[in-house]
Amino acid sequence: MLRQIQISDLQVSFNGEEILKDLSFGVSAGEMFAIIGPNGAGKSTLLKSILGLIRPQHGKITMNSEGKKVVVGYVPQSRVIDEETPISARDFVSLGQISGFFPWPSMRERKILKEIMIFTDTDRFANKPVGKLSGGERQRVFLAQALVRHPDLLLLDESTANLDPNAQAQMMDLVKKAVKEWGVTVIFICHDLQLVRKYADHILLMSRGYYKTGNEQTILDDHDLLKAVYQTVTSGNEESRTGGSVSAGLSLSASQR
Ligand SMILES: Nc1ncnc2c1ncn2[C@@H]1O[C@H](COP(=O)(O)OP(=O)(O)OP(=O)(O)O)[C@@H](O)[C@H]1O
Repeated sequence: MLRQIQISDLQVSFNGEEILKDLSFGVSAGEMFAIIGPNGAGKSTLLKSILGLIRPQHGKITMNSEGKKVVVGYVPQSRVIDEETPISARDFVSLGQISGFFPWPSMRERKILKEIMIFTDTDRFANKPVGKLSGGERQRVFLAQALVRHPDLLLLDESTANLDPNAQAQMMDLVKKAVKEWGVTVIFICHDLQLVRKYADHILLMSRGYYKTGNEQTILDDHDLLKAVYQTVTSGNEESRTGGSVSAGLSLSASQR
């Protein structure tokens, strides 16, 4: 069982450009932890580092799981599915299982698959080709695929983007249900601050070289902070991109917590 995730002094650069710099924070088991920040802040880079898809130049990502293997589910930011993809929603979800198609899923795996599809309300269109599903239905299928291995940790990269408000809430309610029923720990990237307010237990605000962890009150209610972080980046202020001071009279130091 996953107890805690600790990120310490993480540093990631691409072609000499520093994307993550001295980033440290912790996530407790069974919480919904949101990552917010402007485009290009390094949010996806952080998730990919946690997943092991990117190797940081420096720093450590530690998962305290009492020596047990940590199963991770991941829903990436974008996933292009051709409309003609000849695979049913059910088979697509089953690809998330250890055996996938080959060898043929065991009775136990089929039972779990059915349970997950009912849980995510994807069983209604289980036989439909995945390419023919609506955006909201597809997102549910992606989530079901990530959940079908009963992950200890679920990483969601803007999985509510492009959904209507009702579908967004349904998706997040589902994630919350997984947290409550199975104790999954969730780290989710989200640009919709209303959703973050409603669902996040803790929040990491990040903007090239500046990081702050907190909660609804200390991050979302701090309008000057949000204004400074978002406006400075959109106006292309180079100083803020290297972790210096930002506009609106705020001085943001690296790794401020
Ligand atoms: N593999 C890579 N090679 C080179 N640069 C990369 C690579 N991956 C990401 N970057 C760069 O790192 C920066 C951060 O990208 P990332 O996708 O992590 O940002 P983000 O905060 O998730 O942005 P968004 O909100 O737009 O999705 C960007 O400038 C991006 O171009």
